[in-house]
Amino acid sequence: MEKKPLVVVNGLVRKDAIAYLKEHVDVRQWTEKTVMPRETLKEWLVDADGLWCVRPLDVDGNLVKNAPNLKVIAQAAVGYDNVKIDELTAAGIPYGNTPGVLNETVAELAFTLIATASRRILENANFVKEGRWAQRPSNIKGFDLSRRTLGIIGMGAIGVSISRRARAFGMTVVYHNRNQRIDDKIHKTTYMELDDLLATSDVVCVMAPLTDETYHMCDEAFFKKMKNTALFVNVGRGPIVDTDALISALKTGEIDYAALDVTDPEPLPADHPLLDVENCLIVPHIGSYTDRTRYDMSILTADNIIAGVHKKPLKTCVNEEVNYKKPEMDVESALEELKKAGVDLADFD
Ligand SMILES: NC(=O)c1ccc[n+]([C@@H]2O[C@H](COP(=O)([O-])OP(=O)(O)OC[C@H]3O[C@@H](n4cnc5c(N)ncnc54)[C@H](O)[C@@H]3O)[C@@H](O)[C@H]2O)c1
Ligand SMILES: O=C(O)[C@H](O)CO
Repeated sequence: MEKKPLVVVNGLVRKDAIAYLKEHVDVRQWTEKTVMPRETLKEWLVDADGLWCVRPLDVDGNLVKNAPNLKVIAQAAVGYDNVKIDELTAAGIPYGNTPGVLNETVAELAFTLIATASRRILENANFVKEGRWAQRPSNIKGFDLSRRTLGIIGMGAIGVSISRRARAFGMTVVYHNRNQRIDDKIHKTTYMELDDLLATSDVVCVMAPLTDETYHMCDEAFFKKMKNTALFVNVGRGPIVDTDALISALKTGEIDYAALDVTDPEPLPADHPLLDVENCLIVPHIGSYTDRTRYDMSILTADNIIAGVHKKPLKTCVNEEVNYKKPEMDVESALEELKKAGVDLADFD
């Protein structure tokens, strides 16, 4: 029997996706609850054809340098700030992420944070739960979203999905990106320079990737440029924000409130000063965390790996320049394929 390709998985992944993967390849998985030691992973990779990468893991040229058969690396996430793409490209290894399948789910979470924070749902619900309904202080007032401005920093696939929700709530949407988009008319959005966005927005939502350029983009000066009444939301990545600067801005009233899905570090230790800040709502990186979407992300990751180990094109590849190409077809075979697909060539001139 022909030997199946070997795929290493360096941590826990949902069981249905592993079962699906095992229909196509052999799997060697680290199933301990501890993080797999990097040196052990490097030893496992010596024989591997593919790697399903599970965070925390820094993926770089050094990790794969003794992995002569490695043909693909993939991760169930759209963000790839833990991966040195250039070094994988230099090693000729395509890297697959999971764009698209999570857009609506992450946008739902981002907008849930905005709506929850704007009406101080958490604080109000706590008074009721603690039997102190009548003692609720009058200063825990919410604010309307309608007729307010949402500023999105990082207006990509998820940003656009957030903007649709905001417009349905009657908000005006402005955004800042590396470049102005060409579809502003369709999305009814307006491009702004960063400083103008910060001065204009009642809600600022970060949805950018973590890069050298965005690391600590939200620093002391950034928060000073925001309105004192503004809400700050981060669903992008924790280190885009200088956490000390955020804590200070919240405590001094430079900004009114923050709602975070991502933090720096993750997870936050129990004694982290951010947890003592009253006007800050934090959830534990659950942006894409619904059963259906995590399933879709895992199956897309498995499909990328199955394709890669067979040197077939990954469906979603970050470094397309080293993605596998579809084999070129001669005219005869192409006509045969069309016939099989039921295309009647007589319909064409
Ligand atoms: N919290 C979560 O669970 C969660 C889920 C999905 C994605 N994310 C994060 O969100 C990011 C965006 O995801 P996406 O699918 O929308 O990606 P995307 O590539 O479609 O969009 C990213 C956008 O950010 C813009 N951008 C890049 N650098 C910028 C900069 N310096 N200033 C302003 N804009 C900049 C890009 O131009 C692009 O339009 C991911 O990289 C990931 O880090 C988080
Ligand atoms: O980047 C992503 O897809 C999310 O943060 C999930 O990890």
